[in-house]
Amino acid sequence: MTELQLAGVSRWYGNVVAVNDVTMTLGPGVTGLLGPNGAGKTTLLHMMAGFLAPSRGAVTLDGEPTWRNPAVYRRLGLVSEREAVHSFLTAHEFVLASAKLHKLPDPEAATRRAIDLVELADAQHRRIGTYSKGMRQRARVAAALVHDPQLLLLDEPFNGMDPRQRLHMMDLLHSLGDAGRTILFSSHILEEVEQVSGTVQVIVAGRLAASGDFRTIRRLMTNRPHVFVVRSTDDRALAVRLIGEASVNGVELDATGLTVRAGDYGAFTRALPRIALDSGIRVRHLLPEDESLESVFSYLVEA
Ligand SMILES: Nc1ncnc2c1ncn2[C@@H]1O[C@H](COP(=O)(O)OP(=O)(O)OP(=O)(O)O)[C@@H](O)[C@H]1O
Repeated sequence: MTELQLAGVSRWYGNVVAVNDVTMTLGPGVTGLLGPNGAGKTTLLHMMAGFLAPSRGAVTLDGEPTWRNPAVYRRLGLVSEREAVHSFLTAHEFVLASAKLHKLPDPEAATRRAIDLVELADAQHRRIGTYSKGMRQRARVAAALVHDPQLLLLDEPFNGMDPRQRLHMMDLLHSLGDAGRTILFSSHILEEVEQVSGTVQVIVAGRLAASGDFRTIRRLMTNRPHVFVVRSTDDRALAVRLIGEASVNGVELDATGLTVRAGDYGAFTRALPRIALDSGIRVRHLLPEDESLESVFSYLVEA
């Protein structure tokens, strides 16, 4: 069984601390690495892949350090975020080049196997320049898989894909994970991680903010207090009614309207129309104030 371990891993660039004291263990199956832009996901993946030295701590694959360790490189594959331009090559040529770089005993057979795995056999002799974004990404996954690694790391593999391509890539990651490989993919989109992976590592500002079962973490995220901005035909009267409501934690009244802090999103959004109707008040404006992904993440960090 392949296990990737990070023990107290940090990485800084001058004064910037990109990754701060991260400890985690990854085993077989698909894990999502979730975090807002700039959280340190790419830095973390590059250290995992042995392309970047940790400033402190150690990354090991089954006990072997990944940094500058060719024996370990043979056991892992990385699909980086930047899309290299190989448009003049066919997928077959591109994957074959990767097989030869790995000095595989039968590069042709390995290429065939990898291309079949990502379901690109029909298009393999067409130039990559003629591919859709999703097909190009699959060609890159095939190149990273050609040496049959147990660990596959993917940096934002769904970026720029349309929903159909996304679904296809998700299926591919699932089947690789089900076959016993250890798959880690990064994303800044909550729903993406939810669809692919039951296990998630959340990274915020270089630190591991949460780790484990997606549903538990999701609950933590959605049960946080929600802030709404409300405007109505009679804000003061509405404020009086709202403060008596169990789902409401606080109400602020100012010249522009009401700011309502609700503990339970669903209960509040159901209660508001009922209260307004009962009191003959018309709600003109209702807007959740604080729903950016960053605010969800920062709540997790503070929690
Ligand atoms: N080579 C570098 N030199 C200086 N600072 C860097 C370097 N690489 C990354 N950083 C900084 O480290 C932090 C983490 O960057 P990183 O690219 O790892 O984050 P990320 O989560 O992958 O974000 P994104 O999805 O936007 O690429 C950022 O503040 C970034 O500016």
